[in-house]
Amino acid sequence: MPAASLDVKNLSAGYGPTIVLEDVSFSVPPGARLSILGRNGMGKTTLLSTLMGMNRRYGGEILVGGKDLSFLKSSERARQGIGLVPQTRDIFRSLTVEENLIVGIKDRPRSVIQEAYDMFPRLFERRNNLGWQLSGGEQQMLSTARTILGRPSVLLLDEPLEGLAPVICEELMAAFTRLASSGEMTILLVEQRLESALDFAESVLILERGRIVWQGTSEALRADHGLVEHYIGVGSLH
Ligand SMILES: Nc1ncnc2c1ncn2[C@@H]1O[C@H](COP(=O)(O)OP(=O)(O)OP(=O)(O)O)[C@@H](O)[C@H]1O
Repeated sequence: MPAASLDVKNLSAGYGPTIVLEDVSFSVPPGARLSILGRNGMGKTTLLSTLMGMNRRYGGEILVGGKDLSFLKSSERARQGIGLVPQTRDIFRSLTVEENLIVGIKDRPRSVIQEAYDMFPRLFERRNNLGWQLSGGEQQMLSTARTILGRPSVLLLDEPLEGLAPVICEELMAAFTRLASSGEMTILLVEQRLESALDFAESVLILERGRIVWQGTSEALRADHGLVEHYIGVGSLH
C-alpha cells in the first residue's frame, strides 16, 4: 500500500464516560512525518489508540487517503492501512523472532521476512530466540518490524525510544528515518525525547489536556525556547 494522507477532523475520544481528547483536528500529507509532543498524561497515546480504533470515539472523523475509517473496528482499520506500534511493544513472548514476524506478514509470501531483517539486521541474528529473551531494544525492533511487514500506509509509533540505551535509540531512529525517506508510509511519532522528535519530523503538534495547543514546523518550535518550556518542560532543548 502506498503512503496515504491522514485527516483527523474534530476528533473527541476517551475511555468509558471519560473524555480525554477534545476537538482534535490535523492533516498529514501522504509520505510526510508528524511528531506529537506533550507532557505525560496529555493524551498522546490516546490519540494513537483512537486512530487505531482501540478506544471510544465520541465524535469526529478519521480519514485515510480520503476514506472515512471512523466507524470501522481496529482489525478493519489495519486492513485499510493503519499500523500501530504500541508503547507496550506487543510481541509474542513465547514465539521466536521469526515466528513473530510470520504473524506480521498476513497473506504476503514468507520471503518478505527478509525486509524485516534488512531493516534490523540484529533481528536476523536473533531469529531463533524467543520473544522474552530479547532486550528492550530488540523487542522494539521486533514490534516495529512486525507492524511494518503488514505494509501500513499510515504508521503510528508510540514512544519507541522509551527506556532504551542511547546507542539503540540512534539505531531505531535511523531505521525510522530510512523508512520515512522511502516515502512509502506516512508516519506519526509520539516521542518524549524532544531532539529526536524534532530531528525526525518536519511538522509537530503539541497536546495539552487532550487538545491541540500548538501546530507548526519543527524548525519553528526549535527556535522558540519559550514555547518549548511552556508546553514541554524546562531544559528539553540542548
Ligand atoms: N484505559 C484508560 N482508562 C481511563 N483513563 C485512561 C486510560 N488510559 C489513559 N487514561 C487517561 O487518559 C489521559 C491521557 O493519557 P495518555 O496515556 O493518552 O497520555 P500520554 O500523553 O500518552 O501520556 P504518557 O506520556 O504518560 O504515556 C490521562 O489522564 C490518563 O489517565
